[in-house]
Amino acid sequence: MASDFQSIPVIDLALAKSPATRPILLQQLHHALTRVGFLYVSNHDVSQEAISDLKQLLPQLFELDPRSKDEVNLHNSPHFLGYSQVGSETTAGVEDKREQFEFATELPNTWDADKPLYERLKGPNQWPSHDPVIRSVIRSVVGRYIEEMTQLGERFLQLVAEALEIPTDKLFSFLSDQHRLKLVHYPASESIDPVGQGVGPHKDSSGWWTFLLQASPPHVKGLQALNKNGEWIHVPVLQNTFVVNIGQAFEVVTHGVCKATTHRVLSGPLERYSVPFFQGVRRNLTKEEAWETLQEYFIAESTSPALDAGAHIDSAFLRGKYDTWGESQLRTKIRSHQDVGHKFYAEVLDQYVNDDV
Ligand SMILES: O=C(O)CCC(=O)C(=O)O
Ligand SMILES: [Fe+2]
Repeated sequence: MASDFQSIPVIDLALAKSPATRPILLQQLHHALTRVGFLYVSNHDVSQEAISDLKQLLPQLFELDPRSKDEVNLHNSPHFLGYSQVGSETTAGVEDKREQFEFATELPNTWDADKPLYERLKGPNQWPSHDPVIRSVIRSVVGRYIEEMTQLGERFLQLVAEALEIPTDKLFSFLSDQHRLKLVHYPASESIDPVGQGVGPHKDSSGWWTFLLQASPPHVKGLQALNKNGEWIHVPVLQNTFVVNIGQAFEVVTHGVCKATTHRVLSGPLERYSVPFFQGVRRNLTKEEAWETLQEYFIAESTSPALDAGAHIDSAFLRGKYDTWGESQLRTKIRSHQDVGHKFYAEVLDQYVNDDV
């Protein structure tokens, strides 16, 4: 069997700053995008302050009393923003052992009945705590972090366009106004079996690219990426880096040339914190547009030149019955959180929950 990646490449974004080193970076990035689908970025220019403030906030947030957490429960929000407790999510048919707060770019809810239902995914955050000081700290730390990550995402996308030799404006035309951030806590496993499922094997489906901060010290392990030989490769904590991985929509628009690599998190005897930032995809993006916009750049390299269905790409968006990215996202969210579906999306709940036959 041909050997596949055994470690995750580190891309030093400082190389982009000099015309002498930029081509080296682009070459390394091309390799990481087309052969691995997972990478680290260092010298990313996200401020130390934004990162350390967020890291400091994490334990405080998860130590809030259960009532304060429940007051911002995700089931209050038609935008699927808020707190979800351990056990509220399953991946690959097994319960995940993690709790999380989900936030997004702060935007008003502008949905009304004349607009597509998926426009209701956009809306304001639920900020925890009745204490006005704590609440305002959470809001400013998370808000600033989202802002800085939005900028990193755009800088990175510019480099991706250059590395893949595709027009930057076409790549940027897929972006949403709303990006999502999850603050995740994997509690220490109490079971005798030292290894459990933090989150099961998956490809990221909620965004375009994921920029992940592994917020625990380096001796806390857990994240693993799957190579083509079926080996789980550790993705250790590297200080001052973000882990970057490809989401399913990007695999679609690159015709499978850049693969969304499967990954998972094992829970263990130590608690772990992580913070994935999901760069958002425009909700009204249609399958046709996603498939056709960059076709000319990828068709020669694509593993299957047939245009008929993208059969080689494992994408619920492509395979599903719904034409827009927004609607397939709404379906995914409703299926994972049926209580929210029941409360806010009763008219489509049955259809979305029972449409896989
Ligand atoms: O916690 C991590 O390190 C990764 C989490 C993850 O893969 C996800 O939430 O999509
Ligand atoms: Fe993920």
